[in-house]
Amino acid sequence: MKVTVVGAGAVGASCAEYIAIKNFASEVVLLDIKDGFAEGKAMDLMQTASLNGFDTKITGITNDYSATANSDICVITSGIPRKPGMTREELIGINAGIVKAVSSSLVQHSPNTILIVVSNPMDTMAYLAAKATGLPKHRIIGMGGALDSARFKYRLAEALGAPISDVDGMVLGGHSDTGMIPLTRLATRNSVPVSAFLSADRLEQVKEDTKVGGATLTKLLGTSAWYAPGAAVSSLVQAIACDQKKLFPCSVYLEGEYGMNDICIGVPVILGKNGIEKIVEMDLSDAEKANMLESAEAVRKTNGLLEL
Ligand SMILES: NC(=O)c1ccc[n+]([C@@H]2O[C@H](COP(=O)([O-])OP(=O)(O)OC[C@H]3O[C@@H](n4cnc5c(N)ncnc54)[C@H](O)[C@@H]3O)[C@@H](O)[C@H]2O)c1
Ligand SMILES: O=C(O)C[C@H](O)C(=O)O
Repeated sequence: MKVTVVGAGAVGASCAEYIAIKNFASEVVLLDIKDGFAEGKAMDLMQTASLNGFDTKITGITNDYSATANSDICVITSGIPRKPGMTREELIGINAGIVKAVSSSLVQHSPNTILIVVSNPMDTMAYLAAKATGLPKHRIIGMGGALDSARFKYRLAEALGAPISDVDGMVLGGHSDTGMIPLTRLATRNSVPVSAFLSADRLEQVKEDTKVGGATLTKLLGTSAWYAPGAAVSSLVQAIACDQKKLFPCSVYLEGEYGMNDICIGVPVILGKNGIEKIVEMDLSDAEKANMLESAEAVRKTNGLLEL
């Protein structure tokens, strides 16, 4: 199993590290445009192999896509992160050009690859990668919902005073400060609805804290987060590489599902060796459906800025 990660920055390196530590891939290629940077990150990570007990071989390369040839899975993390006070959407001017060029180069060298898009604004970048590469829809996956759901579970556990392993919950919709839809109605603590423990006001607070999860970390760190994003990407990569058939919310190209067309947005999917094996259609409440449409409208507005 060969995995390429483009962008050896904070998220790319974290993702490579988690993939290696989980020890399911034979090879990870890190590629970056900055001279020597990916090589340095790969060497540093390889020097943790005997300490962390993994056999995955990590190599680094400066902008030479021949080294990525025949990758089973490619992850795109290249592009700029936001600074405090910015939205993810403001990154489109620089990141669209990067994602378009990178996705085309990757697919040129690995025509059968499954592409995971991480760069922001992620739903629009996944849509752009789908259009730029022409890959079938089951092989283009935007990562956002897996991270947002992890943050939702963190906030739920905090409010409940419960261990995170007790908590289940999911976030649908666009990966943006206003577009995320944490499904509080369906969240549970060991099968008991969380509303049995938390007031409507407290649940509303959990929802709001989840939606601004990325912005909160960006304010604290001065740049956006990387540990949970890297871990989330590695979980998607593992689900595909190990054919786990796990369910994650991912940003995927819709053709009629959830009543939407020609958009990438977060919905539940089953991930296995073929990439997206199924888009799962949930029975949403009227309010959740309205939230999805509103979220999609915002993603479409950002998509409208693309030069396709
Ligand atoms: N989808 C998500 O949930 C999620 C989570 C976290 C971060 N992100 C996004 O991921 C992106 C990366 O974030 P980061 O914190 O790792 O940033 P970073 O600046 O640490 O790393 C980005 C790397 O991309 C490289 N790069 C730039 N242009 C390139 C190109 N054309 N080819 C190859 N490499 C190139 C840079 O040299 C840099 O090393 C940002 O857009 C950020 O917003 C998304
Ligand atoms: O918040 C960001 O800009 C980065 C990422 O999308 C995140 O949610 O951590």
